Amino acid sequence: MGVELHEVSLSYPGTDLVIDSLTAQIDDGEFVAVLGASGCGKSSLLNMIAGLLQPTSGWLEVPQDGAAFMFQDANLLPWLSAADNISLALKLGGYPADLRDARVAQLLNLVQLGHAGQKKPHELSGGMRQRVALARSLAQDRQVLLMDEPFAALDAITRDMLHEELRSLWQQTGKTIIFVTHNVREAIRLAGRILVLSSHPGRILETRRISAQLRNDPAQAAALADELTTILRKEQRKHERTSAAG
Ligand SMILES: Nc1ncnc2c1ncn2[C@@H]1O[C@H](COP(=O)(O)OP(=O)(O)OP(=O)(O)O)[C@@H](O)[C@H]1O
Repeated sequence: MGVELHEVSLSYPGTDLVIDSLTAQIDDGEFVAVLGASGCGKSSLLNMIAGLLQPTSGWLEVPQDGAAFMFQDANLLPWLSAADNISLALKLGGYPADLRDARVAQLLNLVQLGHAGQKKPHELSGGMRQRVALARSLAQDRQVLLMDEPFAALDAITRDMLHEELRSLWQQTGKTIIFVTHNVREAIRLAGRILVLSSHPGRILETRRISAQLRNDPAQAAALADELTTILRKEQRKHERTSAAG
C-alpha cells in the first residue's frame, strides 16, 4: 500500500490555512518529489504523513507500520561510530541482537560505507554523514521513506553522487519514497513523478511524470526545469504581492 491524501487541510493554531484540501495518491514503490517554494508547507505535509501532525480536516491513509524519516541534518549521536548509530536504530526497532551486526554491515554496504563503519560522525564528510543517516532510516525497515531536503546542505558534486546512489537504492529496495525539495533539477533527477505545490496555502499546482528518457536527455530535462522554475517563480511573486497587499 502507498500513501493516500484525501482533501487534507492544515492550519496551525492562530494561522491561516497552510495546506488546502490536498488530494493525492502515491503508489507503493513510487518515487515522488514534492516541489515547492520555501514555506509552502512541504515539511508540514511530511509531518502529517509521518503521523507527527494531525490534519485540521480530511484524512490520510498510510501503511500501518508508518514511515521512516530522513532530514536535512543527519543528527547522528556524536559519541557513537557510524555502525553503532545504525545499530542503535535497529535495537530501538526491536531487531534481534544476534543478527544486528550482520544487518549493520549490509546497510553500510548499501550506502557505500562498508569501509567507514568504525568512524565517528566528526571523522566523516557531510555526504558520508547523510549516507549514515540514510542507512539509519533504512534500519527502521518501513516501506515508506520520507525525505525532507536531505541533500540541501551538501556541495553539488556530493549531491550528484548521492542522487545516483539514492536512485539505485530505490531500485534495489522498492521503497515508496516521498522526497521534499525546492530544487527543481533535484526533483527531475530523482523522481518518477513531481507534485508542484502552490504557496499559502499549499495546493497541488501541477503533476508531472518524469520518464527515463526525459531524465537522461539533458535538453528535455533542462526545458522541464525551466518550465517548473517559471511556475514556481510566478507562484512566489503572486504570494509576495498578496502579502504586500495584506
Ligand atoms: N508549528 C508551527 N506553528 C505555526 N506555524 C507554522 C508551524 N510550522 C510551520 N508553520 C508555518 O507553516 C507554513 C509552512 O511551513 P513548512 O515548514 O511546512 O514549509 P516548507 O515548505 O517545508 O518550508 P521550507 O522549504 O522553508 O522548509 C509556513 O508559513 C510556516 O511559517
